[in-house]
Amino acid sequence: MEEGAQLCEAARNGDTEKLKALILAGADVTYFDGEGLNPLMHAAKLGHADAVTALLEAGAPWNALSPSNLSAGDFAMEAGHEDAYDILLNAGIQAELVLGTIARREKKDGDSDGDYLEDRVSFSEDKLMDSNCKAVMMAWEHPLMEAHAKAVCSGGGHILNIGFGMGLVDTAIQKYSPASHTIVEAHPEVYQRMIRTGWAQKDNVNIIFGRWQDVLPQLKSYDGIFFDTYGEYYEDLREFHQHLPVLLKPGGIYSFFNGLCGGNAFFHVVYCHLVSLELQNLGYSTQFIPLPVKDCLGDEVWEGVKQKYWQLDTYYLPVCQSVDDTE
Ligand SMILES: C[S@@+](CC[C@H](N)C(=O)[O-])C[C@H]1O[C@@H](n2cnc3c(N)ncnc32)[C@H](O)[C@@H]1O
Repeated sequence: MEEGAQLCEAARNGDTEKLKALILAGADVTYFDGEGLNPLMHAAKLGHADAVTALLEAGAPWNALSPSNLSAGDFAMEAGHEDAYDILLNAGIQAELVLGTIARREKKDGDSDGDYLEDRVSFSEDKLMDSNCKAVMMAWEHPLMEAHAKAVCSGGGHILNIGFGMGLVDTAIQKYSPASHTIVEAHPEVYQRMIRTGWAQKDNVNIIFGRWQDVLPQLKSYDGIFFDTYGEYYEDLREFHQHLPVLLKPGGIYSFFNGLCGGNAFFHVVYCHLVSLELQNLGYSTQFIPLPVKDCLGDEVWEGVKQKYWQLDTYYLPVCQSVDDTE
């Protein structure tokens, strides 16, 4: 039997001594067997926590995927193997923290949404699409946007929304008659549509056209903030969070569209932990409210859309508050 296959077998048997000996002899921990599974997945599937640790310590990637797009963490989660799951979760968080630091060092002047903002978009009743047939915003998110609006408007006062899209969250925010409602939107066509549809005429609405990164000096401080952009990455969201101490008033509520890794259940958990850890370092506590979304997401929803950006049954709506307010 070749070394890779022996590793898989030792992982399945939870034979950590054998695993370590094979690794020491140079066996490849990134090996995939004929079913597309690697040793880490085999160990996770059967809940062999020590074997999971030994493989991770030998450099097995926590985030490798099987042909059905499942990671070792997904296998541990599905089978209810808590110890193996916790070890993989921790490995995922640590790895992403380190990778984030490296990415920030390498990319000091990032402009991740440059292309999208220069391209055409198209509107239909149920979606807003970019020029590559990727969905910028879709109507199925309507109940989620209602819930986000409710959360950020719960204290009344002055509300800020970053990213207008189809105006779902802004329409919901208007129902709470906030003292003021500031909307930042960077796409010229989305902005023109806002103007055409009368948003600039609303008494309490203040529209700021531009990228949030560029219009920060025009922003004040708010009682409720919602963030939902497009064509940006986790690093951009993280960057926005660095401004919360200035943008969010004491007692204020912050929320964001939690589409983080919406195609994989385990990666999503890793990123929910990561974002709440990073918010905690800034002095905010995050509560995730589970909302079932399976019923509003039939296959027909994605017809004509290039990428299913959400494939999970539950949406976790983040509600963030300063730790000082929760004590
Ligand atoms: C997902 S949509 C927002 C959907 C919105 N929450 C709703 O309820 O319809 C994202 C919006 O953010 C805008 N956007 C993208 N990058 C931005 C940036 N850097 N600053 C401000 N707006 C941005 C996009 O043009 C798009 O209209």
